[in-house]
Amino acid sequence: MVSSELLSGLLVSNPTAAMMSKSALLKVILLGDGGVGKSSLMNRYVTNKFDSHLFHTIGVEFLNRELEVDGRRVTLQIWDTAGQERFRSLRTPFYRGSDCCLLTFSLDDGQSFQNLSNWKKEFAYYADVKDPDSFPFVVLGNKLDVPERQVSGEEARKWCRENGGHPYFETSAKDATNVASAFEEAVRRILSSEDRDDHLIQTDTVNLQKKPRPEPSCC
Ligand SMILES: Nc1nc2c(ncn2[C@@H]2O[C@H](COP(=O)(O)OP(=O)(O)OP(=O)(O)O)[C@@H](O)[C@H]2O)c(=O)[nH]1
Ligand SMILES: [Mg+2]
Repeated sequence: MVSSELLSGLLVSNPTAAMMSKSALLKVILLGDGGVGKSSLMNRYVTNKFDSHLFHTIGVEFLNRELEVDGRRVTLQIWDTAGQERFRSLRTPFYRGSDCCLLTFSLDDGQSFQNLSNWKKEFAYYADVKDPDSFPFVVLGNKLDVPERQVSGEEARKWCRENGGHPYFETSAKDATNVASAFEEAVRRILSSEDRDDHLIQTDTVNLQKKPRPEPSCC
């Protein structure tokens, strides 16, 4: 009798017998003013942790998370950028190749909301996006848990409507409100846009249930 370990070893060493599955690698980038909570949103989504004394980001960082949306398994590569103006030249080279841009502001900071248009322009310029209004942007109003609100939901939705019909989420990285929904919507937006095949990569997943086709026996 063949042990399952041996069978697994045989299948792995014989990739033609194993069925390789495909997973989409999607690059999502978080942009917005310094302090609005971009790093906190990424950390909440990927590690389910929140730090109330997080340092400003310098340059860019990224984390991956696998998820399934509407039956499609994808690997989300989340790029977190430094929002402070002095780090502009460190972040902009990383915009190219993004599949979705999460424009983030803080609900308790009206200026960060006013700056959304600048972030959108900066992204479109450095990512070389020809038609920004048809690119998948998602807008996040973060720090929903803070009572001193400076931006109303109505105002934010109006901006989204008038600037390309972007989806809008009010989130709290602190108490995890709507964070997963926002990232899932980003994936939906990307998958519904056309021409996704260029983002398919081979993963190492091997389906051990599928039996290898028997070699034709020689007489
Ligand atoms: N109350 C509350 N505080 C938050 C929330 N998200 C982030 N913060 C806090 O706001 C501060 C700034 O958060 P960061 O995640 O570092 O902000 P950032 O957008 O990454 O800032 P830069 O890296 O400078 O661009 C930190 O002290 C966080 O703990 C939230 O949803 N609610
Ligand atoms: Mg940060």
